Amino acid sequence: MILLADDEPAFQRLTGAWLRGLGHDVEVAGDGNAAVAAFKAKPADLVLLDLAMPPHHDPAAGLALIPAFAPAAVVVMTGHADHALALKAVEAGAWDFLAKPVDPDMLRVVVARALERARLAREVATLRAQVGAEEVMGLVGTAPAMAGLRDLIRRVAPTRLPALVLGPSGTGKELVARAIHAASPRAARPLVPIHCGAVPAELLESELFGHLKGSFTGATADRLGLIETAHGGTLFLDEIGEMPPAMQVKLLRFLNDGSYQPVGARAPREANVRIVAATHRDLAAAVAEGSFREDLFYRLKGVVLRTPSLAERAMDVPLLARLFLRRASEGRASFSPDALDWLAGRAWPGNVRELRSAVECAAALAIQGAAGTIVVAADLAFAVGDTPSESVVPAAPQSLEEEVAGLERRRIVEALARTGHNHTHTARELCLSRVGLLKKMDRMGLR
Ligand SMILES: Nc1ncnc2c1ncn2[C@@H]1O[C@H](COP(=O)(O)OP(=O)(O)OP(=O)(O)O)[C@@H](O)[C@H]1O
Repeated sequence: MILLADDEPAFQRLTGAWLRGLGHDVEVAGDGNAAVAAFKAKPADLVLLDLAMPPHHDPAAGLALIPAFAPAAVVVMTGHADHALALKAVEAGAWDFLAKPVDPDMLRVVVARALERARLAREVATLRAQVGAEEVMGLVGTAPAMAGLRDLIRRVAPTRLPALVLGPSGTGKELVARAIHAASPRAARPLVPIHCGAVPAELLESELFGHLKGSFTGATADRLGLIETAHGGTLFLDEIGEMPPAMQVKLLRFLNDGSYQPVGARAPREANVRIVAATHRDLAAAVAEGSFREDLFYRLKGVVLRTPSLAERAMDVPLLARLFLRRASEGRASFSPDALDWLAGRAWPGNVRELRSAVECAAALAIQGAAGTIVVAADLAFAVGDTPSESVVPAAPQSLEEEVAGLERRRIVEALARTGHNHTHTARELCLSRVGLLKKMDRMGLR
């Protein structure tokens, strides 16, 4: 929209008609105050501003109005002899100037340039907002629950308090731990993660605290524990709810006085480590049933951060899906509208992790057409196992060659999924040589 601010009725009429004739939407104001009020009520992309208007008829007052029209482009209109004034206007932030009487062709060109600049400025602002909203601290999401989570991370990061991250599986608990570490004064030191459920109970102590040579069969050399590796940094205890009771006691001691004893060592050692723990389990219930120590629970929950399930922040599904697709396809694929509807209309019990896998799998399955790769709802449905592959229908008519390529790709992706990405087994299942399979995968960008 263009705001034409000029007090001469004839000029308003003629210029307004000329601009409307060019297809622009034009609003007219006859003095400075009315122009500012009209702009506030309905911001224009471009303001054509006469500098000597009522009530002051003073070009200096006209110049003072320019900032009131930000972020629109302002083109001032001055008399022929007012070259110095035009320059002052540009210094004050005007985009360009036109001498009166205005030449219609000149007006057309200046208006087109100014509107293009306004369009670009809007695009930059949208992109900036998207980048800001998309990925703050590695955590994508604009839902209020995510904003609250980021705020808490910012506040807790500079402290030494232990943090306990609670939330369903696949909701980004590890990302939160990483964000706390990255925003803390310890960021230059290591963040050391350990999955307490994945390490056999008898090895966990040596893994965390280290051991001395000869302290048990197989201890052929001294070994540093993860606590020592994390010295000055952060130790991330993932799935803390799985920690065996004997280890819980030792961890509590470390949390209480910062000391620990490597397996086989006679004297305790000390390390300066911040603990961030996470679990999807209900730790309070585990305490109540006696499988988790109450004193350790209270020690760990210096600050509790909760990661919301995807159902609690459904508005973030399209944002996350687009991001995962962009990453998976290096920006080469996009969703069809039915795909986005399908994503938004489905429950995601596995949360962000499930959404990410579905998008990545669908991106690999989607058929490359002449217009690029479009992921359609059927690709996603197949990726999550909702439909058999036969019912995956292409979005657009395809050539025989495209259809064959799509089928070949789909068979390979399916077999890879079935064999857990074991190339030898996949090749055997598809009656290909291993090298042949790898070549095809390379060609299809599946590796
Ligand atoms: N807010 C988010 N923004 C971007 N990616 C996310 C977000 N939340 C989760 N993810 C992605 O989802 C996957 C699972 O995240 P993560 O491992 O942090 O979850 P978790 O809650 O620790 O899961 P689990 O309880 O199973 O260990 C990862 O690939 C992660 O990058």
